[in-house]
Amino acid sequence: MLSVKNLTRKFGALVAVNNVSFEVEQGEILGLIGPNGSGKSTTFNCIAGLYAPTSGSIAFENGEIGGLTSNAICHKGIARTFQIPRPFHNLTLLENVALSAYFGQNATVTREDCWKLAEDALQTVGLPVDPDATTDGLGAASLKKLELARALSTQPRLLLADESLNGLDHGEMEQAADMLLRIRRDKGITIVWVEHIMGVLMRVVDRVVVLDHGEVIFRGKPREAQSDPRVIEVYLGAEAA
Ligand SMILES: Nc1ncnc2c1ncn2[C@@H]1O[C@H](COP(=O)(O)OP(=O)(O)OP(=O)(O)O)[C@@H](O)[C@H]1O
Repeated sequence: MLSVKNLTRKFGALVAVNNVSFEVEQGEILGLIGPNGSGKSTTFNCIAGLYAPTSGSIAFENGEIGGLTSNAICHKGIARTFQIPRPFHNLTLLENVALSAYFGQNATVTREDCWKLAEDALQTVGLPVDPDATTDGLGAASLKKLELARALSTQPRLLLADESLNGLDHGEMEQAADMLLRIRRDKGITIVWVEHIMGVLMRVVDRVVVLDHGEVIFRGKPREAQSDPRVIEVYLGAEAA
């Protein structure tokens, strides 16, 4: 479904992502992991259109998307969440999500469609559909749910979830992981999940790609990653220390 080939992204002299290649299969949940500064966000941002690749290709459903703008990429069926949710606090929850539904897709959607899509997305993530509900007093877990609802309202076929567990307690993390499983099961959405909290991620993902210093050091099953010497050295070892 998504094919990243020899992706390189430089910032001046710094090579943040170096010749990275991996595939995402339709229907899977792929974990993209690695220590701080390993290039996860940069890879993610190249796929989502925030950064243009310096070189290499990114193909989605067989069409090249590398270098397209983020709204063009969203219109093609890829939605993303952001690490730090930034909703419009002067709008209701429903309005926040309806706005994403309106601007986030290529198909001609009526205002009425957008309200329905927003209600459905809020229901999926477990936030109130009540038209008067606001962002006031939403905690970290609910703000992340809102972020997810905004992405889902664009009816993506591929969801890029960026470090969605930061700031959550253990119970909330487990719930968030279960929600991604449910979204895949009920909506058939393929997911790439960039995450630091490895324990929960490993339970949910079908495969992982591990980055270190901008390069892929492992691709495979989570169980195999946990016993791979290089992964243990660069990531699990650091986490266990
Ligand atoms: N806009 C930028 N300008 C300059 N350097 C950048 C920029 N974005 C990232 N980098 C650098 O690129 C490298 C990879 O960063 P990146 O954020 O992709 O890693 P990461 O694995 O997502 O890290 P983290 O887990 O801390 O978010 C780092 O050395 C970082 O400082």
